Amino acid sequence: MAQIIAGVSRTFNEFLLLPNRTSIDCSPDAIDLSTPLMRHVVGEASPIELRSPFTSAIMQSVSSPELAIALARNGGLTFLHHNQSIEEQVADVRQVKNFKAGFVVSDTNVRPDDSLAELARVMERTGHSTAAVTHDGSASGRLLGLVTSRDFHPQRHDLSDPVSGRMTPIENLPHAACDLTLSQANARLWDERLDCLPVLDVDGHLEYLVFRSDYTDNKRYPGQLVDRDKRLRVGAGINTHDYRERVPALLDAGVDVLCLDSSDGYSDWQSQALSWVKKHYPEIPVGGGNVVDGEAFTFLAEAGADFVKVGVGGGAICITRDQKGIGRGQASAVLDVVAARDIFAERTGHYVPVCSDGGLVHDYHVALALAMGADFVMMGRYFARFDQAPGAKLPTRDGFVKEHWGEGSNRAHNWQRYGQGGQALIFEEGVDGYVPYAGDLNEGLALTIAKIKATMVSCGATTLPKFRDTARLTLVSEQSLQESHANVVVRETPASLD
Ligand SMILES: NC(=O)c1ccc[n+]([C@@H]2O[C@H](COP(=O)([O-])OP(=O)(O)OC[C@H]3O[C@@H](n4cnc5c(N)ncnc54)[C@H](O)[C@@H]3O)[C@@H](O)[C@H]2O)c1
Repeated sequence: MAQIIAGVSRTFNEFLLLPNRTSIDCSPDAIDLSTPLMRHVVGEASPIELRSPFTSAIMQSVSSPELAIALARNGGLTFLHHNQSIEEQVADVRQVKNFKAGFVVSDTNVRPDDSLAELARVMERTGHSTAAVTHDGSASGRLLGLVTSRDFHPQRHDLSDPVSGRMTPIENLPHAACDLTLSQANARLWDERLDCLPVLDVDGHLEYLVFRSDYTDNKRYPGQLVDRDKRLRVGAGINTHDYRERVPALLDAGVDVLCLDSSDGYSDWQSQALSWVKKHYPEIPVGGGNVVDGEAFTFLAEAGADFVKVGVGGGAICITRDQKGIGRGQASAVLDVVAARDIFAERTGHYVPVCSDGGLVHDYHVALALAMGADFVMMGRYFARFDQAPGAKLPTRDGFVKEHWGEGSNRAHNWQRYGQGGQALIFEEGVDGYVPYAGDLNEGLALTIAKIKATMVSCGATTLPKFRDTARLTLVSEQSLQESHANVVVRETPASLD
């Protein structure tokens, strides 16, 4: 006989947080939004931590390389969508990994005996005016000097002369060891009035260049999410169909994290794919999902998932609940899965982070998801509204909108599901629509973060673990929801991007 589980399926809109006692040192500046991204031993740090608890949805209208760069610079992570060929997704990963976040792998390199004419050609090709002179002309050769476009001029110098005659040799060149931080590098650039600081390994081989001209840019993003080589981190969505070919190609391109993407992750397809990735590439973190209850969480955690994504049918463009009658209110789903995560951690000693995906309509819903125990959130509609998202920006009578469509919609041409068998889409699980345009991601996300920090201050928590451990939530009635809204004729709507 069918089982009816206890309790009602609830959404974030049905909850509010009660303020806790706020101490004097609990201020927005003191708040740390870092959070674990992947499985780790209880009591130890996660090998990868997000600096802010945001990831962008694995969707064509959301997760482009441009959005990935902007989000990683703000401490979050994008999962580049897999609804494209392996080659196209690999190119997207490379675009993000090649983006310079302060420490630049030199792309303008010459040998000391190369001619000035050759140097000029290399500079013209890359568009850069500083070249590293290395023993073998590679980006990681032994550094012998630096030469810039200011060091030679075609009318003053014989272009057949060797570069070595015009370079600043390493003996006269301030340089640094590779263990310095970006802020230490920037301090040296300013203190020593340098334009460029080469960073070398112990054997004198070039690792990076740090440029003064990048300073303002890097100062703007103190919480960037970077890998050991100081490159921005990026994730990629994968599916349970072509992972044997897709995963190695993505790894080769330098992807940091993978996530299986399915409307229903409680399947043997997912456990097979997880086992395969873990067996062949144990070093790469891979998430599973989506699920809506503790039983499915435990299934994926036992199959090796490094994090589990929660949410079926709550996305803004999703009509899975209407079409198939499956899903669960996002708040109930998160609460159930989080409880299973904590039981799993107690039983196995492994903490498997939980991502709340979908159902986040207002900024404060993010705070609720985190208070309910989600380690981080994933959002589609939210990010689709920004300049950096790939959807077209279209004028309307009242301003602008951006295109946003679901991966289960006809427009998505979800080839991994429907292209392979030559079948048509029998019914849609997503719609094709528009979202209000919201400008630049940096500004929009800063506003959302300011609101979340303000909520945490009211709840007396400066870290996310403390926030969830001490959160007191209350259910709201229809009547009390009415009471929440302004009850006058509003002169000006407060700034809000949700
Ligand atoms: N989160 C949501 O609520 C939601 C809802 C609808 C759609 N979506 C999105 O739509 C996209 C497609 O999701 P989906 O669940 O339809 O795709 P899917 O590829 O996971 O599943 C499609 C169908 O293929 C089957 N299948 C999976 N692997 C297989 C394999 N190796 N061989 C044969 N059959 C296999 C599945 O059981 C399912 O019937 C995803 O991007 C997903 O995130 C999300």
